[in-house]
Amino acid sequence: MTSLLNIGRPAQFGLRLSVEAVEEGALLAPKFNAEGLIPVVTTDASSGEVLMMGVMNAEALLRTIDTGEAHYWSRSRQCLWHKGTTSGLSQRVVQIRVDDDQDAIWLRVEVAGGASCHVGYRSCFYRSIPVEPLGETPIPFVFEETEKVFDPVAVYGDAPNPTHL
Ligand SMILES: N=c1c2ncn([C@@H]3O[C@H](COP(=O)(O)OP(=O)(O)OP(=O)(O)O)[C@@H](O)[C@H]3O)c2ncn1[C@@H]1O[C@H](COP(=O)(O)O)[C@@H](O)[C@H]1O
Ligand SMILES: [Mg+2]
Ligand SMILES: [Zn+2]
Repeated sequence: MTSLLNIGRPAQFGLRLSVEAVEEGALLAPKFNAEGLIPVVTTDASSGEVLMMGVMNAEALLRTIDTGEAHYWSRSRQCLWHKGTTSGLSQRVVQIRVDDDQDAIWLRVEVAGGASCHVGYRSCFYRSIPVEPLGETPIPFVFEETEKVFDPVAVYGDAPNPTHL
């Protein structure tokens, strides 16, 4: 019996018929969540650095495969997002991997312009949280990237960020 997971799937995706087929089989059969989204971790193909964490819907995944350029679904803007449309900081896909149960995507990319983050840094993960005994005050970050690669105001204008917190 075809499970609900397989209804309305694009022709390019295999059916999710058994755990064995999904985990050991030869066909891409991605699992999207109830909102139709799959998480995507994007790394720099040469350094391995984690650049960002986004989500794709089926269309974004198919467009990424088809064009070799990263496409995401923007939850904040509720639209298909071809990374780099405004900034030119597009991501050329070197490799796309999927995890065992096919509910997470790993994109290995080369970033045009050397930066991927709209705040101006190479990676969205430009701060770290020190692992140490807790005090009673808010935990201060360590900035792992100290200099921005580009000026976000010059690239995106005065209101580069989503307006919500
Ligand atoms: N450019 C980026 C950008 N680059 C990297 N990221 C990362 O991508 C993640 C996903 O972005 P989303 O907008 O989809 O936000 P979300 O986290 O899914 O959803 P929220 O729950 O945060 O609303 C963010 O959490 C950031 O870590 C970016 N997030 C947003 N942008 C915006 O995208 C727009 C277009 O930018 P370019 O694609 O570079 O032209 C501009 O308005 C930018 O401000
Ligand atoms: Mg976010
Ligand atoms: Zn960022």
